[in-house]
Amino acid sequence: MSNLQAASSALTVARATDADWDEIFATDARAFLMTNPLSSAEQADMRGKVDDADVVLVRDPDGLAGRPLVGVSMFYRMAMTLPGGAAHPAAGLSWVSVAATHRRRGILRTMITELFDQWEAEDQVFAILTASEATIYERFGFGPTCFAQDVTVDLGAAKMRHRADRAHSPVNYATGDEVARHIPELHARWTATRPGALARPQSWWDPILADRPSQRPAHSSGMHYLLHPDGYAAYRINQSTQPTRGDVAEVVAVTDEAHTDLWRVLVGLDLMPTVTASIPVDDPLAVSLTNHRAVSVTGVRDTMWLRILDVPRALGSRHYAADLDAVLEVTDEFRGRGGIFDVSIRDGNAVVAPSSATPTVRMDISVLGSIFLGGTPVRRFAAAERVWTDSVDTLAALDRAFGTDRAPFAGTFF
Ligand SMILES: CC(=O)SCCNC(=O)CCNC(=O)[C@H](O)C(C)(C)COP(=O)(O)OP(=O)(O)OC[C@H]1O[C@@H](n2cnc3c(N)ncnc32)[C@H](O)[C@@H]1OP(=O)(O)O
Repeated sequence: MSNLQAASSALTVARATDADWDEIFATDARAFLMTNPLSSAEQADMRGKVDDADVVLVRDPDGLAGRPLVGVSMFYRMAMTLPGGAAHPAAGLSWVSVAATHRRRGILRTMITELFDQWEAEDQVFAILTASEATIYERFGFGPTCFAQDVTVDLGAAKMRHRADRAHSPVNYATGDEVARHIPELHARWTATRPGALARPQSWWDPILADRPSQRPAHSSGMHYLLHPDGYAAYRINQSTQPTRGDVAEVVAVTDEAHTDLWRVLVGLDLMPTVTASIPVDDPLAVSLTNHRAVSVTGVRDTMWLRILDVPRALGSRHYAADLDAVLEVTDEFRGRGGIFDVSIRDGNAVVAPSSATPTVRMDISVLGSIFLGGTPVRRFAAAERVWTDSVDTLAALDRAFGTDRAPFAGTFF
């Protein structure tokens, strides 16, 4: 246990124990505006995904009765696909909350500092999160790295282009047994195809497959699964609107054929005018249809933020699209983990070493997080004056090297 420096009273910081969890659930339920407490099954689901030693708690010894819990943060030990297809460990920061009575006193900053100390001691290379608000995490070096587009598909207008060779698609509704047997394995195959994709261990699948009514959106059915040899789709019927709507939870397609075949079934759903979905920004759905206007994009959201914890190891871990020679200066106000690095990329692989040369490229570590998976072109940050290069040729080379064939997509909220 250590004293919390930044706050006015003698708050304490500690790691969770068994005895803390009732209060953790109550504190988080309040902070995240839940209307009902988590059931014991949902509490077990959550605890099955995190180690107590990875949960940071802040208590106020000056509470009227006892030492109330006023801050909670935790991280999951996750794996994220990098450009090139390899999965890499990442610390997934989550369930960050500070009691409304104790906000803006530095408790979040203290908890994050404590977790960064741990991650750096463990030699972690990446931290990731899904952000409740866009203005909180850049100061800690995180940048938005994965995006999703929310779409509404007008089923009256949507028709897949005819494929005479695939008149009978190999898609079926999956039984409960088939879901448990095939869906996790298909998802694992899919993660290798997308930068940013997050792996789901069994402890993540158990609650998903349990599909507890208390975890469903209001007025929504249980999950229907469509199974293809190379993918699956999951959707619910949503009766919170009239007329009834279909909500596609995910379309996980390992091949282009699976994407087409699964969407052919989804756009053929009868007795409702629309389905909604949240899909990659480069998803081919619109151009798969005879009428591309049947797909309306209703929003684009950041779905995952990335913080590089170790610049040379991070740069050395992904595959690149083009050669590059640059002297990269990275600034990191929060942790001082930046510096100047010689970056030489040949045949997709980077060799990175500390350098004393004059930089040819300069950016903040949060921008490096944003461009790292290829989701936002380097050029866009240069145009916003958030990447500096010594020449247009350096910028063009950087842009080519960091680009990816497929837009990153996390696929899992945490
Ligand atoms: C990964 C996740 O879990 S995302 C979920 C985040 N949690 C929530 O949204 C739940 C509701 N909100 C809260 O619990 C709190 O308001 C928190 C966790 C967002 C902030 O906690 P606090 O202890 O008040 O933050 P703290 O005082 O440490 O502020 C740290 C910095 O972030 C800034 N900050 C804090 N909250 C916000 C905000 N909502 N918007 C913009 N900036 C913010 C502060 O100004 C401060 O800046 P500075 O240190 O550069 O001067």
